[in-house]
Amino acid sequence: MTTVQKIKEIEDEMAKTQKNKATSYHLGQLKAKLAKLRRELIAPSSGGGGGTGVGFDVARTGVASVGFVGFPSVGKSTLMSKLTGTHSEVSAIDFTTLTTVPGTVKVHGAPIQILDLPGIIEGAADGKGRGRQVIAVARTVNLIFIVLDVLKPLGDKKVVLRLRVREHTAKFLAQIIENELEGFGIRLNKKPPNITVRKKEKGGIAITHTVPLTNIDQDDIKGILNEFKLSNCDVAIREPNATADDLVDVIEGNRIYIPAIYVLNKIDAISIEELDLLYKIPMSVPISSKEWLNIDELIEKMWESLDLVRVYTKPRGLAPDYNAPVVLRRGKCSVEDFCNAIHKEIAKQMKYAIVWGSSAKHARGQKVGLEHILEDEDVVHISKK
Ligand SMILES: Nc1nc2c(ncn2[C@@H]2O[C@H](COP(=O)(O)OP(=O)(O)OP(=O)(O)O)[C@@H](O)[C@H]2O)c(=O)[nH]1
Ligand SMILES: [K+]
Ligand SMILES: [Mg+2]
Repeated sequence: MTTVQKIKEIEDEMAKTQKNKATSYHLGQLKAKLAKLRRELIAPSSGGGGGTGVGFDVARTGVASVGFVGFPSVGKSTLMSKLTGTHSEVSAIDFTTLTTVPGTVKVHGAPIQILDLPGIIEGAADGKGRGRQVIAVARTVNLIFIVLDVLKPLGDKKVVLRLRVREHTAKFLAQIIENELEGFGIRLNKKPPNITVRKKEKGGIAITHTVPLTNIDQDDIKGILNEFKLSNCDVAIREPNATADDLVDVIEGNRIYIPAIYVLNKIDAISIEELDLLYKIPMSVPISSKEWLNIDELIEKMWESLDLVRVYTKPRGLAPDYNAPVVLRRGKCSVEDFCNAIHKEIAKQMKYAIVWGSSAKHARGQKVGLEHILEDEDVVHISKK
């Protein structure tokens, strides 16, 4: 039996099994088994489709990257070409784009790399088409655009029905793509669960929790631990509404947490009433890449989601240069990171820095060292030794 077949078998068994006190332990074991099989599928050594993104990797430029993921012909390349000015083949024929096509767009002075990717279909994570190479690239970006075609498929002819169909279809299609990414260890718009599992030499299993366990019970947990052969460990759950999947994610470890925006494309071809309903889908931005509608909102949402930190340099006796920010990533935005982004020698030459802006304690500027954490739109002066 292939790994994909084994996965299918376990999924079927889980679907058939009613969750109750008697089955909890077994369901936990199945969840863990499933995660292990999926890990095999992602492993570069496994055949068929290939999981490494070989041939799909491109040189990375800019401070952050956005990957376009979606079914074929939803308009990914149309959007990418217009946004970046880089040519990526567009046509009404599915699977026009065959590999990663990179481009760059400057947003608020920050160069952002855009990766146009081939279309994926259901079963992509299991090796259908080039799905696994595409998703392997998606694992490396800072933001995913899940691009959807709001025209597909056309619903009922009756208007009221069609309105709902569009909204539900969009959600349904988004879910298929999301499942494919999840199958590859990508978690969208989610933080790593606040759960720790600490292995010990002996002493058995100890489970503690600072929040009520609503979606998982002791038997689920024990079933999962058993399948992972963790017979001596401390499990501490601090995540409200933690699930069995959360625990599996923590034990498996190689999960990647990436923000995502649902880009609902081709709104040029729908009515205002339909558009109003589409706006209800969380984390979504309706656009038309062909007619260039609502692209400003998309770029603003993209900027917010990337959560970048712009820092302006102030040379002695001169005004700060607001046109050329040094752009840093959240979590890597200390004064030292700022120095290194300019030149690797600067941190060594620095005596102190003066910072103005929201990270500074007072308006007249604060004297700080290399470890100081900067905020978006801070102004920094580096004083050399
Ligand atoms: N009406 C309308 N058509 C669009 C829009 N954007 C793209 N299209 C059309 O949709 C078709 C597919 O566009 P592509 O940009 O090639 O789509 P893709 O997602 O890159 O397709 P693959 O690379 O094959 O996955 C083309 O005929 C485009 O002209 C839009 O905003 N509105
Ligand atoms: K196409
Ligand atoms: Mg394309």
